[in-house]
Amino acid sequence: MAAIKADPAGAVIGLDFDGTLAPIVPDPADARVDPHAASALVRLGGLVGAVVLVTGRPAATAIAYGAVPGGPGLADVPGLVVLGQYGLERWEAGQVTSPPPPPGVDRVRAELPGLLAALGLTLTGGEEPGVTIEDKGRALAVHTRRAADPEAALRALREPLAKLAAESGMQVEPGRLVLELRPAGMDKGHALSAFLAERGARSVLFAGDDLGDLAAFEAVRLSGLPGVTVCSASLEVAALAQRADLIVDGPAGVAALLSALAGALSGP
Ligand SMILES: O=P(O)(O)OC[C@H]1O[C@H](O[C@H]2O[C@H](CO)[C@@H](O)[C@H](O)[C@H]2O)[C@H](O)[C@@H](O)[C@@H]1O
Repeated sequence: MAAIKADPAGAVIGLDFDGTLAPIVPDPADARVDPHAASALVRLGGLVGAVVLVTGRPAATAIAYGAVPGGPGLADVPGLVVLGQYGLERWEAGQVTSPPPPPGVDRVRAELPGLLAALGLTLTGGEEPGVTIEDKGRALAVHTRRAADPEAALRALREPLAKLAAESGMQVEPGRLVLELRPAGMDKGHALSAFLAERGARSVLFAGDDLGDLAAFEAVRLSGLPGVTVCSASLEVAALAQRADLIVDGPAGVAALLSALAGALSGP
């Protein structure tokens, strides 16, 4: 933090979206950025070298869910870059660049409903309990948060989804009551490392809440830069807190930290 404050122009501020900038909610389509976090990032964007979101969401979805009615949203953060789908996509200045979907994604899309039915898991899109499929174009996530027994549903899914992923040339990404089948070969660590090199970063902060963020924490360490890893704490994930330099209380705590940093960098 001292390095960031001493040389803000050399600092990269990296952030995850769900559970870090946006509170966790039952339906992934309802997730929205914490307005205080968005305001703080709008201030920070003009003070540091770069603000970058590194997220499992499609980059355009993070921007859409980063909108704040009547206030500044993530799209208003000066110079913001969003590395979506674990770094496969990039949003910058309103433009998204992304590679074509991997060949295996069509097979996963076709087979998932039958696989869930064979396991006795009901799909839900509304108030009824059940599991949901989130189709992200180049990846599909199976969410169990709204199942009658979320942990049991997750356990039942692990092996069959690992088999389908292997047969489809995809990999399983575990997260908070979710298993995602996504293309292999990219993770948040690679994405953040490449961004730090691209920007010639001289210090780095990365905040996250979930297992997928561990790779970004590792990238902070491996960069050799003065860096700080921040855990947006929850009762659902313990592994991140064990490896973090700072632990804050969920997205509200992240927003408070970003706001304090923006205040410190703005001067008196
Ligand atoms: O890398 P992230 O930005 O943290 O995205 C990781 C996954 O987050 C989303 O799922 C999580 O948030 C949902 C909304 O709060 C919640 O309902 C779900 O239980 C969480 O796992 C998102 O839906 C996934 O696509 C992201 O990969």
